[in-house]
Amino acid sequence: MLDSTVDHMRPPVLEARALTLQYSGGGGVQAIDLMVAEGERVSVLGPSGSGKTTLLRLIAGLERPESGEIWLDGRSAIDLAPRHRGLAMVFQEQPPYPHLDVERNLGFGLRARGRAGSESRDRIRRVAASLGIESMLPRRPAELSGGERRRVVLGRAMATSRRLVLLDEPFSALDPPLRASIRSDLIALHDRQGGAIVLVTHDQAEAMAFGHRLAIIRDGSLIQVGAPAEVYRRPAHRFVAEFLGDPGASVLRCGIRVGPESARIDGLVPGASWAVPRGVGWVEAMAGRNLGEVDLALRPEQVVRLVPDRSSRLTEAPTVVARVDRVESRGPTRLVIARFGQHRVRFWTEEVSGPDPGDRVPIRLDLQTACWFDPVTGEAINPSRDGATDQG
Ligand SMILES: Nc1ncnc2c1ncn2[C@@H]1O[C@H](COP(=O)(O)OP(=O)(O)OP(=O)(O)O)[C@@H](O)[C@H]1O
Repeated sequence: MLDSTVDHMRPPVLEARALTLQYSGGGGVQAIDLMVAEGERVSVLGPSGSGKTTLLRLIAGLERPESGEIWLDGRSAIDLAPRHRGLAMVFQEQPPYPHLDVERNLGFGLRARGRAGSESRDRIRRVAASLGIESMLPRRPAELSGGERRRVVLGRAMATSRRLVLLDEPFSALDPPLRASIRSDLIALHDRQGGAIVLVTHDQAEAMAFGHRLAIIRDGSLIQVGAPAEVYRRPAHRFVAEFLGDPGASVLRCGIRVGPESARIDGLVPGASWAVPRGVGWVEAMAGRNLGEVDLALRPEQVVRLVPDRSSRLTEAPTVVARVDRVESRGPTRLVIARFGQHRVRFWTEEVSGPDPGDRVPIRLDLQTACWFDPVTGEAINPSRDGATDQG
């Protein structure tokens, strides 16, 4: 698992080591290592059933792992009951306590931990002000909107723990503008307050906007952890390339022959083989691996429709003629789904009219920034990790 971006300078709030829990019917998590530092937010992303909630429940102490360790602020927490772990968790659609006013809701966790008095009251007021619910402190949840109720539940978690807050799909029932507004208030509060937050979400844009790092989980295993831009640009595994992004990358299987002078990519450009000189980073990374085939992942922005006024800026990259299958509107841009040879690619167009289904359009494949994967293991063939010069 690739994690090049852990900040070793800040003390870890949470360290999960080789955390494993297998449910008898399948599912669970395997050998998860995750470190979250002071001041950090980590977003956990993965398909449904991949083990995201299980991971949070293990950290919270609501499930006991079969093996592995959990360290909180440098102390082993594996034998601690949930209420002694000093953390707070918010579940999907968890309501505030209906019989308590907002102030008591916010202070509930503090009181449960025997913390009352003026310091707690100050903390409640600060959290309420940060989340825009200060004027609602005397109200009951029944007198609040859905968004305000969410703010109360999140505020309670933030008031309860200044060390670690675990959030499981906390914004999922809200409409996009409200989600964004509560999310940015929560980020501002966390930046002021410190501690660490782990967020589980299905919303990729939200995960990227919220987390300093993304943790991508599949079938109970962490596949990659890193800064959002790093994970997007340099996926460690073909799964990450296809999963991350809206839409994700298209994967094109090609043949490869690396010779002394050049590498030949077969089956990419229909009826031709594409030659790339030796010395280019990704070619060198493939040399010596004895791969007969390779998977090329192309994000929509790495496929460029060629229009006459752009042709003068062409670089040396494969150009092909693709046939348009479908065009989807995405507000200011449109997504074109097109085929050439055995491949299907997606790319953006900002043109208001055309192309239309059935049109044949020339496109350029930007191999300079594309990613390559071992077709058997799915792992990235990464020039820098393989020690080759990164020219390509
Ligand atoms: N208590 C349990 N007993 C048995 N199996 C469970 C239990 N909890 C979860 N599972 C199984 O473990 C797998 C992971 O579940 P989990 O809820 O962690 O996934 P998730 O990634 O949070 O999914 P979603 O995004 O749909 O909420 C699933 O296959 C689920 O059916």
